[in-house]
Amino acid sequence: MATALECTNVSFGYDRKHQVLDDITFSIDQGQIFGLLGPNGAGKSTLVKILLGLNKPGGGTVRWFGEELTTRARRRIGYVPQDLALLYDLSAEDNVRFFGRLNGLSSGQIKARTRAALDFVGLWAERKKQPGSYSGGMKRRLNIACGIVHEPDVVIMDEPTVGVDPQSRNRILEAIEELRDSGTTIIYISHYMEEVERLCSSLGIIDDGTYLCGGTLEELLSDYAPEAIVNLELTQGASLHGDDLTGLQVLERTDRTVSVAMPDGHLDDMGVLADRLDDKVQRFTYIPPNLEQVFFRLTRKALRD
Ligand SMILES: Nc1ncnc2c1ncn2[C@@H]1O[C@H](COP(=O)(O)OP(=O)(O)OP(=O)(O)O)[C@@H](O)[C@H]1O
Repeated sequence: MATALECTNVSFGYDRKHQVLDDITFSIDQGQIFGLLGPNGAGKSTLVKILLGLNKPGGGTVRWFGEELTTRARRRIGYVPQDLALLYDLSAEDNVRFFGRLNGLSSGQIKARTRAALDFVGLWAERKKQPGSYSGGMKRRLNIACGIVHEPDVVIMDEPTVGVDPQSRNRILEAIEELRDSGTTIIYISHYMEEVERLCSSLGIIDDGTYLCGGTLEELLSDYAPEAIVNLELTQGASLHGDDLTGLQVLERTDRTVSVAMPDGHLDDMGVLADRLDDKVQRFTYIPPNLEQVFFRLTRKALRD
């Protein structure tokens, strides 16, 4: 499969003292949805600015479709920012036209492309309204229309479903799948595990400016979350003794908590464990082998905080 993006040994600091990105290397195949995950402050937005050519990396290279980031290459990229980039004095239609012109569409192309983009997000009938009169979900959809009006080969979407109701969220996710089906490559940044699991065929996780790992969801699950975990939170003043944990694979232990592995098919063991430790444990938490657990094991942080 042809490569859309090659990001090689990219580093960056806003000042000399603090390195925000450290030697980031990954690549993305064309036509897939790649999920970029990381806790708050990990460096995702900074990396996106570099991928868009808005920040110059201190070291390393970014190549889109095998080329350096020239103006021509940049016009193959669409960007849907997390903070809505809309002009509230203009109608929805004029917003889309504006971004189309900004991204190099000619006056001959603009009419049809604007119509196509507004149709795509289901806002053509509402095109004469200003975005201030739109619901949160409609604003998000207009933001997407502005980012894709020039029919880019790749679209970077930063949290495109934040703050929208479930129905609008589903419409947005369906639109993203439709874009992917038409051959567009998508870089998808989100803190919503279920969205990433639904959409993304491969993922990269960054924390503290470092690219921790990447791969398909199946690869990450088998490498970093091969089994469920049960977290035991001890009752105040209680302590566990040797026999209490017999037969269990302890993953991590502190004064007040113990994490044990719960391999596939051993869910019944949870009941046995609960009976055995009933007076010593105030809370049992079951964490299935999912992306949330991969993320937690790698970063020690929750995906959404
Ligand atoms: N303009 C800036 N000047 C100085 N430091 C910055 C600037 N923008 C971001 N940073 C710092 O760079 C680090 C990475 O921030 P960045 O916004 O890239 O993270 P993020 O992963 O996008 O976080 P979030 O999920 O909260 O959006 C943080 O420590 C942040 O404080």
